[in-house]
Amino acid sequence: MDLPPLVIMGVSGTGKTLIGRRLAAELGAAFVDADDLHSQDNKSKMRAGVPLDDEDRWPWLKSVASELTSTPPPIVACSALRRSYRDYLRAQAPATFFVHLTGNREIIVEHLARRSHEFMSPTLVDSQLETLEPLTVEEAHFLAPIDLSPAEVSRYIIERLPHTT
Ligand SMILES: Nc1ncnc2c1ncn2[C@@H]1O[C@H](COP(=O)(O)OP(=O)(O)OP(=O)(O)O)[C@@H](O)[C@H]1O
Ligand SMILES: O=C(O)[C@H](O)[C@@H](O)[C@H](O)[C@H](O)CO
Repeated sequence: MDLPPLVIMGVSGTGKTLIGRRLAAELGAAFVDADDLHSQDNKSKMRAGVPLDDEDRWPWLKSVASELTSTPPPIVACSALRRSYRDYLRAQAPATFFVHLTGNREIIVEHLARRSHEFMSPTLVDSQLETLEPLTVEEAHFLAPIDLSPAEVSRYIIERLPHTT
């Protein structure tokens, strides 16, 4: 099936990496983790529990956009928290479709407590939730619940993905 460029988005701990990687394997698409595109300065900041600001995020979003324009279109795990960030990604890769992994704070905190991460501090969850701007009808998207097993989340998404063939 031919897919548009996909952004698996949401706050830290929602499962972007796990679910994005799984979807890519199931759909035969390339997977890009935006975590791998951060500068060392950004990583150090997050490791110290300091939220990134717009200035930190713009160069990173530029790298994310460049990945999104690859052929064939990849599946990209990226927080994409603010509308302005998503508008920029869509301006660069206009067919971009967003899947927003959504769940309550409790589940997210539980996920974060169970994992270890190269640089993301679990203390950043509240700043992530405050920064998040919900998707609007102008953005091609759907929400996917995370209170399911990883296999069920992937299935939920695959059943709803837009495709061109
Ligand atoms: N549906 C799920 N059920 C159970 N565990 C999950 C689920 N989704 C993710 N997890 C687990 O929660 C933790 C966080 O997932 P993951 O690293 O994929 O999140 P993320 O959104 O990429 O986070 P970050 O943005 O901080 O990198 C991992 O340990 C992952 O295995
Ligand atoms: O936008 C941001 O604040 C950051 O980029 C984070 O969201 C990280 O990329 C990621 O979620 C942690 O691994």
